[in-house]
Amino acid sequence: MSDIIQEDIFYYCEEKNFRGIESKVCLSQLSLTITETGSGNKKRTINVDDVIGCLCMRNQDPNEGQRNHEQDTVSVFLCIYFYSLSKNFKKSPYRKRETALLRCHKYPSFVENCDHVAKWQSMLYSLIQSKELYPHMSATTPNTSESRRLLIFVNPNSGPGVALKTFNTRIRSFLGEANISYDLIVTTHVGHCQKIVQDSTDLPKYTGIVAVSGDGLLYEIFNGLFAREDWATMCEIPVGAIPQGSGNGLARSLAHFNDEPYLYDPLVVSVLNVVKLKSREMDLCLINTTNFPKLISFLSVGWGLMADIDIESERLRMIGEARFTVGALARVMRLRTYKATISYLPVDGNVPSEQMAPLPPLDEPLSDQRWVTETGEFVCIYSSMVPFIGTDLFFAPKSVLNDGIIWLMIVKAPVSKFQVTQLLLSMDKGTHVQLPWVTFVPVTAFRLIPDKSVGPQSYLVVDGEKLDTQAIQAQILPRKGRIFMR
Ligand SMILES: Nc1ncnc2c1ncn2[C@@H]1O[C@H](COP(=O)(O)OP(=O)(O)OP(=O)(O)O)[C@@H](O)[C@H]1O
Repeated sequence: MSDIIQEDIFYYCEEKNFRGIESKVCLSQLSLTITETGSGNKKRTINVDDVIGCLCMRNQDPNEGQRNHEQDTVSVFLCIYFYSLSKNFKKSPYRKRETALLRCHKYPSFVENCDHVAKWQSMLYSLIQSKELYPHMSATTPNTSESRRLLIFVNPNSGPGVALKTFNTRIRSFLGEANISYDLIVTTHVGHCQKIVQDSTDLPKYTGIVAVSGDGLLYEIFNGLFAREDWATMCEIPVGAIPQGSGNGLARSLAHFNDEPYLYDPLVVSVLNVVKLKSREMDLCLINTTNFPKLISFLSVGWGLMADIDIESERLRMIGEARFTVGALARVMRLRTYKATISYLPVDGNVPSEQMAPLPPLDEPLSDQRWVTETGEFVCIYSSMVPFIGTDLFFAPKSVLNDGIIWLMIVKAPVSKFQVTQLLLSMDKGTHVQLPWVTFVPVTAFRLIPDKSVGPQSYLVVDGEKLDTQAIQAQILPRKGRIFMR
């Protein structure tokens, strides 16, 4: 058991019993334990990691719940909000919202009790929320709850189109319970978020930027940051992913790293990642294409089969992530192959910890002898830096957030429709990497040059965003981004 930081007598209130049961409350780095002092000695333990916030309050209605007692005007309540891991009847875990209400009646006056509970509150906050001052924030930024402010973008058209409603009905209350202030921007058009992130002079004052959307708005945030003159410091601003789109690969991957029950309620586990205000470094990728000299990718680059499925199924956005399944069926029936040259720099035990030298321009040859090159007909070329590229697409099982690796999959023709179906079906378990007709390699950079014969019916996809087919190269930027993850 970790050392006790603070302990006191409170009255633990259940249901409408606002007098509560006398209990000893102990706070340590890891847990808050509430033990009844009476004969029962009943004990409740709350993991500090599950707590998102707490409020000081007084009983609004002195008649309510106290009919048999003298009116209590001096007690102050500490209400703790937490999301514990529970099991449902099928025994799969899920996060459940709970509250613990503690009445303080230590002192004879309301003001003294208020001060006392406020001390508990600030002690709890110092444990449950990160106090980090990120490098993008000036050293003089006061680190108080008022100074911790998020910039939140909501794409009302993400996925099934309920992101704004979800923000108002669910996410707002999380932020209130966690005592986090924010500025909200509802995006109105493509590029809206990117432009604000790119141009805002206020950005350094925010603790983080959050997207309530699919991966598309996250792409705009990372590219908006990258386009800023002060990117070298602003790349340190943590970004938060609250999934509402039809493609939510990053949010799904973050839950995977923490072994969180994402599928039961993606929103809860993702909001928890944000409201704790803890962040981690993540790899990004620098992309050059013929038409776009510099882009940032945080998720994936694809060409061929899977990119086509992604783009061709976009009109089915209203059905959420099921669009990928429908799109896959259609594309496998009309399987295409594409001529190209793919080159890659395999990881040979030397994963770069710092930024590697820039790649030569796309029209210059790759002189380094370590590059591997293949030319021919391909069904699919796809890469990612995170394990999940969609809720059920466990693309790179070994991927870690900041391993300095791009995981590259190459599927060369010929392969049968049956084999392609097997590839797509095995991706929900990540077993596609073992299929003999699939090349799956950890790399630090790659270059793809589509043959001139490839027509406009094929797409290049960067983080789910469509580009016309063109030459592209990518190189890892190890630990160049930051993401909210507890
Ligand atoms: N108000 C808006 N109307 C239409 N498009 C918007 C709006 N706001 C943002 N966008 C664009 O919508 C695109 C998709 O956004 P998002 O990722 O949130 O949803 P999605 O349903 O998951 O889509 P995708 O699967 O394409 O990523 C983004 O590229 C973004 O630029």
